[in-house]
Amino acid sequence: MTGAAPLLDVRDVARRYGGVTAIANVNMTVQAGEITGVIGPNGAGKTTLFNVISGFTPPSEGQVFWKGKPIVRLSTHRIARLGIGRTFQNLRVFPNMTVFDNVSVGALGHIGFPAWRALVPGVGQSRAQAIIRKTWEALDTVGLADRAGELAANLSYGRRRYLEIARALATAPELLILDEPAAGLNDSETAELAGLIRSLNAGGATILLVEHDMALVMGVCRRVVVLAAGRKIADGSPAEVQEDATVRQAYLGASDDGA
Ligand SMILES: Nc1ncnc2c1ncn2[C@@H]1O[C@H](COP(=O)(O)OP(=O)(O)OP(=O)(O)O)[C@@H](O)[C@H]1O
Repeated sequence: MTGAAPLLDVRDVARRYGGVTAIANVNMTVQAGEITGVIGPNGAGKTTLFNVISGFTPPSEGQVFWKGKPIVRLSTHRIARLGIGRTFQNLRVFPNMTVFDNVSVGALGHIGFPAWRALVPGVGQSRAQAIIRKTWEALDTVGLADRAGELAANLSYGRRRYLEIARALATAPELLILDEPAAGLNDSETAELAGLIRSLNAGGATILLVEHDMALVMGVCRRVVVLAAGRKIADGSPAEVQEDATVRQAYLGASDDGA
C-alpha cells in the first residue's frame, strides 16, 4: 500500500435489489497508475460494483469518492467526463455503423457537441477536429485504425472487444474500467489483450479489471480484490489472494465460477 490518496475510494457500498443483496459493506481503493483486478465467482457482485462506480446503478448505502470528491448520484455522463471510462461485459457495439463512427460516439460524448455550436464558424470546427483526433488516437492504440471505414459487423468478435475498448479510450479516461474484456477470446487473443492492457497502463491509464480469466488477472494486476456473495473476502497481491484459504473455499464452493 502506498501512502498516497487513492484515485478512487469505495466506502461501505451496498446495493440491494428488493430482497437480493448484490453487494454489501464493500470497501476498496484504486491507486493512480495501478492495474487492480476484481475477481469472484458468478453472482459475486463484480458488475454491480462497477455499475455503482460508473453511475449506472445508485448504491443503496455508501459512498464513492473520485479524487476525494463524492460521485454517487452523478449521472453516468458526468462521471465519464470526470475521467472514468468503462467497457461492458455484453458488447455494446453498433454493427451497422463504421468502426470509426462507433468510436467517435465515445469522443462525442466526452468532448460534447451541442447542435448550435456547429452553426458558429470556428467553434464547431475545432470541436469536430478534437473528436476526429481523439477517435484516430483511440483506434490507433487498439490497432484498428486501418479498419476505420469498415462496418463494425465485419469485425471478428475479438476485434469488437477492442472496438469497445477504443470507444472507452476516446473519452480520455484516467481510470479505465474493463468488464470481462477477455470473455469470448481465445488464448492468443487473451495474451494479446494482456499486452494491450499493460501498454495502456504504461501510457498512464489506471485500470480496474473484472475478469474470470485468472491467468490474465494474475499476470497483469498488481492488486486483486476478491468478492464472493456480495462481500469482499480478500484484497492483496496476486500471490496473496491465490494462497488465501477463504478465496480458495469461495471458488471451490461455487458451482460455476468460470475460472
Ligand atoms: N438489476 C438486478 N436486479 C436484481 N438482481 C440483480 C440485478 N443485478 C444484479 N443482481 C443480482 O446481484 C447479484 C450480483 O450480480 P452481479 O451481476 O453483480 O455479479 P457478477 O459477479 O458480476 O456475476 P458474473 O460473474 O456472473 O457476471 C446476483 O445475485 C444477481 O442476480
